[in-house]
Amino acid sequence: MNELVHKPKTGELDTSHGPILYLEAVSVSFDGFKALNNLSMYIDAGELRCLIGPNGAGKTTLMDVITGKTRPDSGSVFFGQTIDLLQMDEPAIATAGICRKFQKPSVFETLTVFENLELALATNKGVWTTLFAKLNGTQRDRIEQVMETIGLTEHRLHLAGILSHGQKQWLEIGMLLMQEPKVMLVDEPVAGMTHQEVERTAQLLLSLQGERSIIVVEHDMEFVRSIAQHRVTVLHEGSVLTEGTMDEVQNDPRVVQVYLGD
Ligand SMILES: Nc1ncnc2c1ncn2[C@@H]1O[C@H](COP(=O)(O)OP(=O)(O)OP(=O)(O)O)[C@@H](O)[C@H]1O
Repeated sequence: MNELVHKPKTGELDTSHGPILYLEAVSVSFDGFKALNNLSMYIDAGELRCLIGPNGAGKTTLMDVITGKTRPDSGSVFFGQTIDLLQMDEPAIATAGICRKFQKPSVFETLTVFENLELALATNKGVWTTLFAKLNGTQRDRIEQVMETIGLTEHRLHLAGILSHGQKQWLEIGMLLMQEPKVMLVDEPVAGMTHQEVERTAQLLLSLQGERSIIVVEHDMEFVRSIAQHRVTVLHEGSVLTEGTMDEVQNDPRVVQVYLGD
């Protein structure tokens, strides 16, 4: 897209024009190497977007820019119409409602499923204070609802350490959901999962779209096909190579070329 459509002004999260994330002309260099090169991309409110691209295409750097871990050299990054993410640090961006799930699960293995979700309640109290504090009805309902969503209700009293790899990943997604994010960035969620777990993860992510936006970075094309109902973005050499439905991008000769050249 050549014409930049975003007209920023300061204020609350405003998605009235459709997008919840605006990345415009973003460039990031590492020692002169452009990891992101004049990249523009828009994510709609409620959209589930898959981000694919060969190794080194810039997918991780893009996630790092959105979450405030990496500062671009140039460009703009807005959350809704008005919130300038480049003026915010990582904790402020997380508090504003953009959260990230890294590839490896990082649950508390010696705590139960329920306790892990309890800890993830937005709180700045310490671990023990949180666990011993009495939950109110709303918080309890929220935990129950999230356990149901991630399919771990019957494992509520099991220690996270004994869960399967897939269940740990779902629990961590549940921990993010406890914070009621507006945007979730999910990095290679199905790596190392069984076929059944991959299918369950697809259903889970599909069930989460709408209420929130989700960006999934994934190399497993079968999985991407199973969740890509709208647009897939293909990154290559730090820029958007193309966007479209899974069929459109898979039949694009430029996409075939960059993957074959990988
Ligand atoms: N901190 C850094 N210092 C130097 N170069 C970096 C740094 N981070 C990333 N790069 C380089 O920037 C390019 C883009 O990397 P990035 O990790 O964003 O790609 P990716 O699409 O996530 O790749 P993969 O699919 O392999 O994870 C790569 O060439 C990488 O080597």
